Amino acid sequence: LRRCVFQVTSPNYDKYAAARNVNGSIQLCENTHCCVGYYVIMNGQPKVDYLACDSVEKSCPSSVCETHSHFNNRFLRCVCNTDLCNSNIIWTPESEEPPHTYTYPAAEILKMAVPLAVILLVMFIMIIATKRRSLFKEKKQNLQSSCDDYSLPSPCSCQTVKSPEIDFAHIELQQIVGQGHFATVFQGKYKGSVVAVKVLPADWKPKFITEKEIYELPLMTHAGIVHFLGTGRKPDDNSCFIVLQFAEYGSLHSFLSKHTTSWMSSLKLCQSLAQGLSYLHSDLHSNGVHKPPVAHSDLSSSNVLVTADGTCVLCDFGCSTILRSWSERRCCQSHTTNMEGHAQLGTLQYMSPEILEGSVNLNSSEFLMQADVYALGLLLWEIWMRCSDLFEGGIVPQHLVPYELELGANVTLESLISYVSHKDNRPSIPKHWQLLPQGSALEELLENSWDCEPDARLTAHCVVDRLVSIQSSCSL
Ligand SMILES: Nc1ncnc2c1ncn2[C@@H]1O[C@H](COP(=O)(O)OP(=O)(O)OP(=O)(O)O)[C@@H](O)[C@H]1O
Repeated sequence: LRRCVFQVTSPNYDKYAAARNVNGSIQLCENTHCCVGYYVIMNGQPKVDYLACDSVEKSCPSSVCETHSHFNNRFLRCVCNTDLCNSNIIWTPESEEPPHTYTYPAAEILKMAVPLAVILLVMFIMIIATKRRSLFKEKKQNLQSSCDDYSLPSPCSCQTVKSPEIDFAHIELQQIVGQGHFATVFQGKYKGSVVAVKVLPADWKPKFITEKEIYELPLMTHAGIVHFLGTGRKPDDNSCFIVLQFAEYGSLHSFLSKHTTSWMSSLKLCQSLAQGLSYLHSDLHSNGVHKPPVAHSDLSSSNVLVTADGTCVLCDFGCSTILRSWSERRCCQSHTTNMEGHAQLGTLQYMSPEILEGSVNLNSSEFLMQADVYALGLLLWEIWMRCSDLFEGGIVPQHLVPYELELGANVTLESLISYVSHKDNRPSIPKHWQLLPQGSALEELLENSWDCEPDARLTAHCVVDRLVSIQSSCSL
């Protein structure tokens, strides 16, 4: 049965008060596979009006909720056909603006057209001149390596590095080490080394493809990103698998549940985590290859691994998005339209207020990276809440995920929206941290990472810098 987000904010929807099959913020659809979302535009932003199964609409070809405006652009409506897709809309303010239909007399048109034509001509000449200059520079560089290729490199350099196709017969599966919503992860052996093998059932092929695509981007090798060895297909049931570096401590969640840390080891976890995210977000050009920025979009302590040397590595890129860089706007368009991951939402507790409210423009690169930084702030809090040096007498609270203390383990979308978004609450920072030498710097870093205003948040790169300065100014 289709699962749709259920939320009614307007008292005008009396007839939906008796909506069936509602459990918290989820509705199971009986006679439709379509979810619907009604949004109202307030202060230029869409706010949820009504989300539910769409008992009227029987046709919803899109997997994502692309909005169409109604009533002079005051309302938006979207229908879609994937689980929980109706809380995440695709909305472009410009496209919602009513068309302007002014008419000008011919003389007015001429008056405007002449200066415009002059400006365009000057711009055209400048573009040609710049292109010629860069072509000349490129030619000079290329001459050293290849004398007969003078063509400009393609502006679309979302290249991939073809990964080795691994024969399943060459892998020895040992025990299961993790079970996500989609995959089963095994410890295994490949070419004499211990590896992790993530197996996704054939039904989850789109997830597998997204994840493979991210791992296969150029320059994805980094100490903060789990090392990728290749992919393959199991011949018996056609399930897909990804072979990865084995992280000895498993997920950050299970590490923190079992271990407390010292101040220095907590910093090591935090720094490697922030460095991994900063690298993932980076737009890199090196030796003619390009790594575009990538938003993880499902950061949680279950999607961060801890290696034997006590550092974090990012994993699970099944919801990630390759973003357009400013210099290559044309590039990666096909990737950014892959919004299926967002339709499936991330992990509830780590969703930023703007994602919880479904009021983001998913085409904006910044929004997705800012949402990652919000989750990063929560992860830093989670790590420091298990640091014995930050608790008097070394008595550390047991590991809890964000908002577990306040809202319980089985948190609902509704309760999070109210607690995090409407009331602007965050996980509580122990009062006594104020008395510690690094306390106020930690507090400031957390607050600047999980700010309710996405634009006010630090970038992942700034988080790395802040951690470095915290370390240099205070070593317990
Ligand atoms: N490389 C690895 N080394 C050790 N354990 C791993 C590794 N990769 C994954 N795991 C374990 O398997 C769990 C599930 O992995 P992963 O998050 O990739 O699966 P998923 O089905 O995509 O998860 P999700 O439900 O978050 O979408 C992790 O939380 C972790 O405990």
